Amino acid sequence: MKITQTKLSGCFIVEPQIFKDDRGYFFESYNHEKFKEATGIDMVFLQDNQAKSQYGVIRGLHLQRTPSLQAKFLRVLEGKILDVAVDVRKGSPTYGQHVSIELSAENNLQLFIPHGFAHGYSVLSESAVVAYKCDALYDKESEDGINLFDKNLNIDWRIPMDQAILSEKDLNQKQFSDFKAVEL
Ligand SMILES: Cc1cn([C@H]2C[C@H](O)[C@@H](COP(=O)(O)OP(=O)(O)O[C@H]3O[C@@H](C)C(=O)[C@@H](O)[C@H]3O)O2)c(=O)[nH]c1=O
Repeated sequence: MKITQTKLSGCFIVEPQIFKDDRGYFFESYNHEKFKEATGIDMVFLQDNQAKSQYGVIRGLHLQRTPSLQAKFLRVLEGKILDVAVDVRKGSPTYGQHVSIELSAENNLQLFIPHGFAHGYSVLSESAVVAYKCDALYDKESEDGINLFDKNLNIDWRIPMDQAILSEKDLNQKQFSDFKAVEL
């Protein structure tokens, strides 16, 4: 398992070690001790999610606030996505900046997103199945979001506007200028 710090502190790219043989392959998609050793984070995940989407779907930008701050650990089981994490931690020197990375069933890369980040992804393949672990349970009352196309965030989702598919909720997310930074 190779763990690389992104330009945003606490946000890591994880590349599992893949063992290939005549039968196919094997890899550890998560190992608590190795993750802790490499990052210093003693993560306890409480919920696993899975979502399938067709090409052009963009989900986000989502987060949960206190008392249900949510770290996420993502991977793609089928297809390819562009995964995006935006730093919205109050007082962070990289506030408003984002990282975006292609995660796919081919590259098997994973993204760890810590507390205080807004998260979203676009589907670049015909369809994609995304799986992720969370360290807090779903809490509708703590949910917040930011408009995916906010000019100040300047995220390139790599989907033509006329092919983007968003939920009703995400079509109505607030602008970044109206968003309150997250206190950890
Ligand atoms: C996120 C979530 C949703 N739901 C329900 C609520 C709703 O009826 C249905 C679909 O919810 P949403 O439209 O919010 O699903 P979606 O837009 O896929 O939401 C997800 O987006 C990505 C980008 C994230 O980062 C996740 O944390 C999550 O917010 O599933 C749960 O029961 N548990 C959950 O943990």
